[in-house]
Amino acid sequence: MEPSNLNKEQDQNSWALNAWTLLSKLRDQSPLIQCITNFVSMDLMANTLLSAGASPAMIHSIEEIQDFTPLIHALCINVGTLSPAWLPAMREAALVANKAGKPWILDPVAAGASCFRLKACLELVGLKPSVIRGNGSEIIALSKASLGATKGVDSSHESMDAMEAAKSLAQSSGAIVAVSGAVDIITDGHRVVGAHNGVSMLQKVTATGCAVTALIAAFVAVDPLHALEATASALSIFGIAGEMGMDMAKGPASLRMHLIDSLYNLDQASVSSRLKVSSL
Ligand SMILES: Nc1ncnc2c1ncn2[C@@H]1O[C@H](COP(=O)(O)OP(=O)(O)OP(=O)(O)O)[C@@H](O)[C@H]1O
Ligand SMILES: Cc1ncsc1CCO
Ligand SMILES: [Mg+2]
Repeated sequence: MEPSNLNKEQDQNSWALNAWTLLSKLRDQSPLIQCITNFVSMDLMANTLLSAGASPAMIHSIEEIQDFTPLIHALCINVGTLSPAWLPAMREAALVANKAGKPWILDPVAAGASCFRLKACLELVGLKPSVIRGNGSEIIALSKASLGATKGVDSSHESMDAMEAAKSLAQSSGAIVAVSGAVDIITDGHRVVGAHNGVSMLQKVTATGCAVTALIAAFVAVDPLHALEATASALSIFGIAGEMGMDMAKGPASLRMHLIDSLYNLDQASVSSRLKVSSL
């Protein structure tokens, strides 16, 4: 084998081993993940976290945050069905998580769809999330701080179109930025890696993006000091579960079911043989 191919294979093996180690840790430790999320995603997000081994809590009332948020292991904030009444709790939870030293992850759903949403997302970015995960259009809108081409919550961009936007947002915010798509891009503003697992049918199951953001929160909860690696691992594991689910599915509805079953049953052999991460 060429030396460069040998290096790539070693890289691949070490990414796969790391992803498996983090999933095993997650299953052992069962981190408590607080989710302040949209009404559409609540069920799939909670079931994704449970099947991966984490413990989800969809607790979003501002009255509960001072008591509850210091006890969590990570927080996921998703603005999907945002209204003004939800924003104070999102702010408060981010501040309490920061104070308690708990990582929090932002999903800026449809950030470029309205001024209200964009302003709210930019304010939340200013509250220092560890990771921001969006689709191409969302990351471009946030990075440029401008309303932009987005088909509501769906992307009108390929993830690769958002590479420079992701780097620039990572540099300006200090967060790890992940862009989902055919290739998921993960960057700290300097290093960029691509996670290649997944199937396009995932776009036909609503809230799979929201669910993978929560899974990122669970992976970061078990390895907070390596948020880039944890994020790439979560996206890879979710993508592999999607591929294995698709082998059994007949369409979006059965993919949803088989995705969750595959995540629950995922073993080391499947992670080692399927995981594909590369430097971009
Ligand atoms: N073309 C594709 N091929 C393979 N996997 C894909 C493709 N597009 C998206 N995915 C995967 O689907 C999942 C959801 O990503 P997507 O970009 O659709 O998120 P999203 O737009 O935020 O979704 P939602 O708002 O419905 O939660 C991710 O795991 C991503 O890797
Ligand atoms: C469809 C939809 N609308 C607001 S949030 C959401 C879930 C996918 O982002
Ligand atoms: Mg989304």
